[in-house]
Amino acid sequence: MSQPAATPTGPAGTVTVRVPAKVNVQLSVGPLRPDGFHDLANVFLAVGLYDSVSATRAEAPLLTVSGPDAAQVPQDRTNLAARAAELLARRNGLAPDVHLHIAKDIPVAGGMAGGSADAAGALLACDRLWGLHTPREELLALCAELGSDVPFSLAGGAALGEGRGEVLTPLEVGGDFHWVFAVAEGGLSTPDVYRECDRLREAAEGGVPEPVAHEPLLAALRAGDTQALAPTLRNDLQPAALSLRPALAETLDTGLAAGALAALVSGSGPTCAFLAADADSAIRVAHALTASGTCRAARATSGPAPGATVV
Ligand SMILES: C[C@@](CO)(OP(=O)(O)O)[C@H](O)COP(=O)(O)OP(=O)(O)OC[C@H]1O[C@@H](n2ccc(N)nc2=O)[C@H](O)[C@@H]1O
Ligand SMILES: Nc1ncnc2c1ncn2[C@@H]1O[C@H](COP(=O)(O)OP(=O)(O)O)[C@@H](O)[C@H]1O
Repeated sequence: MSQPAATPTGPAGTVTVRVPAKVNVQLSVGPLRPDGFHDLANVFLAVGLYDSVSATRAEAPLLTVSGPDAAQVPQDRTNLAARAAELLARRNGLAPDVHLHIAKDIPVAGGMAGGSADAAGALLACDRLWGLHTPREELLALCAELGSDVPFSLAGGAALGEGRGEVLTPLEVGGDFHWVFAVAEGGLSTPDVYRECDRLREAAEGGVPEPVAHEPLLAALRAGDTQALAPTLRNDLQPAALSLRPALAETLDTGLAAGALAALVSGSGPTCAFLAADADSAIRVAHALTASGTCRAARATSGPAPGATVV
């Protein structure tokens, strides 16, 4: 019988996992469900902004965070990474005695799934640290218990998320897409944005269709065709994010005026995402956004990016 692969631990038995942020290239939101969630057709694309989560054996649970936005991240048991470690430990009859360190680069409360990334990263890091070898399907099920976006953070690449976003179908992507992310001052609360979406829809009094993935968008992803993808980008939460944060309209206009092929709010916002024709254009758009003062920072990167990876 073959032996399970050795756990790759670094100095002092530390396991480090790198996890990507995401942008929603399509976010179609169905009616409010009785359980407080919404059914989605959520086309996720992982992009090259990453958090790193390190897990080291400890006498008691400990969580630390570094990075410019560390002060905005909860450093107690409510942190999604701490909750992930606790869940995995409980399921395996272990004590969650681990020091988790998050090196944070994904904007906080920005609609880029940073907390979900940390949860997926902590789950994978602790699984390796504790030598559990949890099967992939079980890890994905644990991710779904932690949050709707967490399974995608583990998976990466591109995927269609149905149900509340946790039921994933991997999508084929034929090439790299270049993006710019305009990071806003302060975050937006995801439940607040969904509530605002419901409120705006009630006021509009139209029926809400069941969300379905848009075939031309999937075809553009498959072909790796940026020009074809640009007109298909769509986010049903954008009107709600703009209603709560009207200044984002100016950020979106600024990126378009600087040559972006398309602009949209990333998920629940307030980060704005810009699709660029190529890497050079992305850098030009990022410079224009930074110079405009309509955002706190602008980051150029590309996707798809790999999911949670032990480094
Ligand atoms: C909007 C999206 C788009 O990918 O992400 P963000 O832009 O916030 O990162 C997701 O739907 C966010 O997923 P996630 O942040 O994991 O949400 P959860 O913790 O599962 O749920 C937080 C709250 O958001 C609302 N929610 C979430 C998912 C969903 N399908 N319907 C909802 O109505 C509910 O009010 C829920 O209580
Ligand atoms: N590890 C974490 N990183 C960031 N935020 C976290 C984390 N754990 C819990 N949170 C909480 O989750 C909220 C949503 O943060 P985040 O996941 O970054 O944004 P979004 O849901 O918009 O993608 C934050 O306001 C914060 O209070």
